[in-house]
Amino acid sequence: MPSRPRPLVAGNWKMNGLLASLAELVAIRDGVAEGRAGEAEVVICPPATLIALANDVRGTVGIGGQDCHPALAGAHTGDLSAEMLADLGATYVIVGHSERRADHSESDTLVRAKAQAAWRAGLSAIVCLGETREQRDAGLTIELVGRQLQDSVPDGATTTNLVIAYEPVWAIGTGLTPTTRDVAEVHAFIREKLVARFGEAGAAIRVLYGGSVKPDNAAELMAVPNVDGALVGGASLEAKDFLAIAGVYA
Ligand SMILES: O=C[C@H](O)COP(=O)(O)O
Repeated sequence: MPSRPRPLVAGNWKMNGLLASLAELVAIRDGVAEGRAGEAEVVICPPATLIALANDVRGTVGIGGQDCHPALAGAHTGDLSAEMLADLGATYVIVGHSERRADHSESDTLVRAKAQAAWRAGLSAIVCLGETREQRDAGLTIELVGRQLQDSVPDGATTTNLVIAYEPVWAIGTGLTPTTRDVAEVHAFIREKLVARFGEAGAAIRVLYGGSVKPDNAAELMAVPNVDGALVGGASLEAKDFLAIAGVYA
């Protein structure tokens, strides 16, 4: 059996962050250098406007994009290719975040193409999955997550090119979280599917939990079996809170 994967704590700044926000990244970098994230790998996904500057000050903190277009280049006004993100120093890119799926009608097929683009550019894809409140209430969570996992993740996943983030849509930015039992159920299901599809790699591909992860609930959530870290939104905007979350692994 492969050893337990190195935990990953990733911050998604979403559409937040001006030049002055780089001070938070510098504080995160310094905290990580002091060992405050322990064994965890730490990544920040700032808005694309800050990636190049973030890369200049990141230290050992990895930098990721929040989305990419499937194509290498071309007439796609406003979009960014995975190669452009890599060119600026990113090593990760989030694809299929529920806000992209909702705001831009992104399908599993498109998310899969974006993950493939990430791999083409040498990036690791953080593929997001998760049910809405209505889907959970209707008992459709496992079915939905299974379909998203099957259809959004390309063949050929490895421990280095793929991270899964389970993010119940209703938990994002709401202060609500599923019970640890519910998190355990979904993560165990994702693990089972990853192993069935990718074999030994599937046992070690990291599966993050995301959705209202805060300093006061991080330890409980990160202790759930098959939870290999967190994808943090709001609480990643302040170094103090983000380091407190990553500090679970110290
Ligand atoms: O990508 C991050 C997630 O959407 C979680 O956001 P949140 O921590 O603000 O709930």
